[in-house]
Amino acid sequence: MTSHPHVSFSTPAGLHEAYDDDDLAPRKRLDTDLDPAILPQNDSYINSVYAATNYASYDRTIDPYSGLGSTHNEIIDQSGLPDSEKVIELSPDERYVRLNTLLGKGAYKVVYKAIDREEGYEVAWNSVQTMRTPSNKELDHEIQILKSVRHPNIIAFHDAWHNDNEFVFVTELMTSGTLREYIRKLKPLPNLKIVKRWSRQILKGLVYLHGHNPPIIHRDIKCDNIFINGAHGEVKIGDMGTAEMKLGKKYTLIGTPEFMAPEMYEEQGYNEKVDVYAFGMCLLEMATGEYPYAECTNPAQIYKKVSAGIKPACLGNVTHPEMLSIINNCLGPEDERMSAEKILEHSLFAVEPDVILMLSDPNHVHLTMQVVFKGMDKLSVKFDFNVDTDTAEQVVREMIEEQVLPERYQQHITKEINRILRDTDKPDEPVDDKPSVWRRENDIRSELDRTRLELQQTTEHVLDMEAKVEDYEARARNAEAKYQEAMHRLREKQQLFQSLDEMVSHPHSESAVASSNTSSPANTLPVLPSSSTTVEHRLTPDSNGYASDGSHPPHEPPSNALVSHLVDEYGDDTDIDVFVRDCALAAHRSQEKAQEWSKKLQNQDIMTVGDLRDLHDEDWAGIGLTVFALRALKNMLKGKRLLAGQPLLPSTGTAHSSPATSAYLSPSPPPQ
Ligand SMILES: Nc1ncnc2c1ncn2[C@@H]1O[C@H](COP(=O)(O)OP(=O)(O)OP(=O)(O)O)[C@@H](O)[C@H]1O
Repeated sequence: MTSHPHVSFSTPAGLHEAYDDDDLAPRKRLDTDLDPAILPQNDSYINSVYAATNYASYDRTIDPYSGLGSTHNEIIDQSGLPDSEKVIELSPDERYVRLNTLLGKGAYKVVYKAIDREEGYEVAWNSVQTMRTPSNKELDHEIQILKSVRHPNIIAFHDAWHNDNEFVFVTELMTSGTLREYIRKLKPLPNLKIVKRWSRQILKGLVYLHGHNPPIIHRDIKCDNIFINGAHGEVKIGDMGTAEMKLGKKYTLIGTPEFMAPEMYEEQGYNEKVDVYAFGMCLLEMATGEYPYAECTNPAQIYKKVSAGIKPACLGNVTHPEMLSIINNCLGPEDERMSAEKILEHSLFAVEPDVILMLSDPNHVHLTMQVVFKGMDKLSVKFDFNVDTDTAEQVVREMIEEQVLPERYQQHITKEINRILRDTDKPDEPVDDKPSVWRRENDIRSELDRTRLELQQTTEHVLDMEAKVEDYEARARNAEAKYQEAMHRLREKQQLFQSLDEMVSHPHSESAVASSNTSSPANTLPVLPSSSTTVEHRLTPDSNGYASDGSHPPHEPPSNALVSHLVDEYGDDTDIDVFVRDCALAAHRSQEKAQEWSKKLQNQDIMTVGDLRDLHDEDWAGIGLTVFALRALKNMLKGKRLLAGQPLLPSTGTAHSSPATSAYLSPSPPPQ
């Protein structure tokens, strides 16, 4: 039961008040307990409360394990069962049955014991009254988050559903209540070792949550929301309902005033460090047994202190210097606050090793012991101990000298060995029955369970990664095949251009003829009738740009007009624009294309024909022009210029005059 108010803008205030009395009233008392003054004056709301009341009190009698009677509401005799074992409610899919055992109630939820009939274990049935039915989208989002969270130090989420005005979710059942209740049980205070062990587990849970991308912020860490399984000393973070993926900064004010970092009040946005602040308050409560800001009587007073940077009064009761420094850091400014991971690495939380007795002869003289380092460094050191000749101090000193043990544990391990010696000294008591050894075995077993779970999670992760890698490999192979194919096609095209070039330059050479007969685009080209080292003007284009013999009807591309024309060389100082424009014209490319080529050349500081001539072979590739454009430019430069039936347009060159406009005979060039 939480006696301190819970600020939540998403929870109906009336319901807080309703649950804030100490009587653990079942839901059916809602209608009578609620103060009408704090209820919304709305008939439909009041009706829905009544509906919920009736629903809850409706006696759907079901056998907890068999579910008999569940589908047709037939009343079966439960008189043999104790009241607490009676079944009150069934989940929509009939997997979970709620028993008549109230585990507790908080500011906005009531928690009952339930049974998972599929797995056969007990679970916690959390019932939250809502003013409105959450949309499926909202619910799916929250459920998605909760289901994705799996860690030994976080209460497992199993299932969720909603009825009218009620949201139910089923979680792992914790047997020993909250950390807050437990602290009070360990009067006067839990010792340092226990505080460290609890803290380590809370921090591990936080490191896990904050390690998500984006981080999951719990937003309501406090000792009331941390639960204990007393038998194994296991600690788990619960009440994940308020956690939310951090997408940038959050602006929702939600939490418990005493545990809320100043930036949460400011509404300027906050990040996962608010959980570290709240952890600092938990540490303070564990170390002092006092609720932080107990000196304040209302949230407004707390807010005033927090925003003025005034720390809780009980901080003055923390005597352990390292503990004090960590708490101060947690409660300090956000940018100086350590991450949960950093705090976990702090020497205060370094795991103290356990010493266990493994073997003993019947006389308890020859003992075999083992130092077990839990947590991060899973080391263990096994050693023999002769009760008649050895002492704990001397054996530990030797192990430190031999660097088998770190020196900082000298005192602790010596103490532990002496404890075992004292225990074994007691005759007639079988070693196995000793509570301390039993406790350690349990510790190890639960550590083993945790490690198994971690291993399973890691294995799943590795399998997942392997599947992804295989997928990437397949994609890479596919891309490689496509690349090879493209290269092959490119090479074919280059060869084709080469042979066409050759055919144009040496029209009667065998290779040119051969290639012209084998390459499909070239097959359409007539073989030049005579060879000439100088280029001959075979056909003169008419005013329409077509050969004067009329062999090319106007709809045929002029490139097929076999007209050659020798033109003057371009001077080195010819403007590159002029040269390129001519070149494009000769290659039947538009002036826009010419400008594009020109721009690319000028980007490489090629401003004149001379600059172009100075280029080395390897520089050409870096210009960023297509193979076709490069070839056109190179051929033009080498003087392989032929008129191609294109109308002779006057050169527009001004600064540097262009030679008579020339054309490059293009073999059906690919589209640019
Ligand atoms: N998983 C669980 N196993 C056992 N008991 C539980 C579990 N969850 C909650 N409880 C019990 O129910 C009580 C109410 O739960 P809880 O404090 O989470 O409610 P709440 O409405 O979220 O309150 P608050 O927001 O003030 O923390 C707890 O104090 C605890 O005794």
